[in-house]
Amino acid sequence: MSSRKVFVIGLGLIGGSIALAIKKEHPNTLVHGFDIKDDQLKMAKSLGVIDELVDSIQEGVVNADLIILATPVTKTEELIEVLVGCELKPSAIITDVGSTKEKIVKKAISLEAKKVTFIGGHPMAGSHKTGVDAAKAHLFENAFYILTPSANTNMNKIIQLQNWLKGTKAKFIELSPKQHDELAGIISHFPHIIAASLVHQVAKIEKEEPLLSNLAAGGFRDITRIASASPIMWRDILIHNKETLLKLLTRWQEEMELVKQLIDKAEDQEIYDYFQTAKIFRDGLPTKQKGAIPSFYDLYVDVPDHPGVISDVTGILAREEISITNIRILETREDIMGVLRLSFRSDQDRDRALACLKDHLYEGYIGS
Ligand SMILES: NC(=O)c1ccc[n+]([C@@H]2O[C@H](COP(=O)([O-])OP(=O)(O)OC[C@H]3O[C@@H](n4cnc5c(N)ncnc54)[C@H](O)[C@@H]3O)[C@@H](O)[C@H]2O)c1
Ligand SMILES: O=C(O)C(=O)C[C@]1(C(=O)O)C=C[C@@H](O)C=C1
Repeated sequence: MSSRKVFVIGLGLIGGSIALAIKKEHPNTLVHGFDIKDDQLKMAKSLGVIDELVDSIQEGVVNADLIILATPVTKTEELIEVLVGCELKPSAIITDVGSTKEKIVKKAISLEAKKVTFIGGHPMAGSHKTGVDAAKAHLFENAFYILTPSANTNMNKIIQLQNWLKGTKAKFIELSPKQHDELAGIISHFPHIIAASLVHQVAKIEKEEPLLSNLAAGGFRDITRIASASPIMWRDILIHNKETLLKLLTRWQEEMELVKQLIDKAEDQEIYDYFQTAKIFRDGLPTKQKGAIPSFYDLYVDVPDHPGVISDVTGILAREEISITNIRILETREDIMGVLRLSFRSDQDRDRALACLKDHLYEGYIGS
């Protein structure tokens, strides 16, 4: 029996991660890839993310059972038009990974005449990083993976697509494209605008206060991490989800007006309540699943302020073969205990790290 073939268009963070997850779950499948950036394409091949690189979309689609569009969303629309002009296997499934769905699904109606199946998709996890070198097979583990089939989509095709994507270990849910764009607008797209706007505010004020960015500590860095994401990707998302985002901006302006009044009145109970209500909601978000708010499985460890302490902690964990995905020093003032924030891939790794650091007399605690 000949191997089945998957064709991935756009070999960046998401296309690369999906390709790796498919290769893991379906090792006999041949994964072909195409990217307009030659360096990404070649890197994808040398990292083993794809089996074969092709020079064109027309070449890649030949005999493909599954075609995955993993490009910025306005490019995905254009590529659907290109696919309309290609010879496709009639049983082929085409899907995308774009952060918006309405415009893409609408454009994909043009594929109907070709008797292929298009099912819109959006894995709800990612990173501010771009490029195939950041791709990971486990990027979507426990994340929600939204599919937006239409009422006419054959159920078997939805099951087949979920089976292709099984290696992502994501949880599939179905939404309409409209509902998807409204919800993703609230918990993903709009926060990216706020993060970028906070950075702009600091950048503008810094012109008069050059010390400012040196003072930018944990809080500012945490809330603006996502401002380091791809401007191409976010430009496209804002263009696609314009109506939702304009409505959210109006609501946000009303919210800021409320905050302005709270501060102006200096009513201590009301200000306390504002933060307390937000804290309760934020602390109650599910932490054991990945989603629009990723869980990092963080462990905080008190460490004395002396040289060699970080290598001691990392050495203990290395000997136990516990991998750290991130490490950050949160306090480094002279004469006081510092705090290390260690991030792990899973809660099991974090709990093992806590136990073995305790054996070495380090005090650790799990953040809320
Ligand atoms: N980054 C995230 O957190 C995240 C999460 C879920 C979904 N998405 C969606 O996934 C898609 C890809 O994002 P990413 O984070 O992988 O970005 P990325 O920049 O890492 O990768 C995109 C790739 O597409 C390629 N590309 C652009 N135009 C192309 C074209 N016409 N033909 C072939 N290749 C082309 C680029 O060269 C690049 O390598 C976007 O639609 C984004 O909205 C992103
Ligand atoms: O973790 C991040 O850096 C992300 O921004 C990932 C994130 C999000 O949560 O908003 C970004 C866009 C996607 O469409 C899905 C996930």
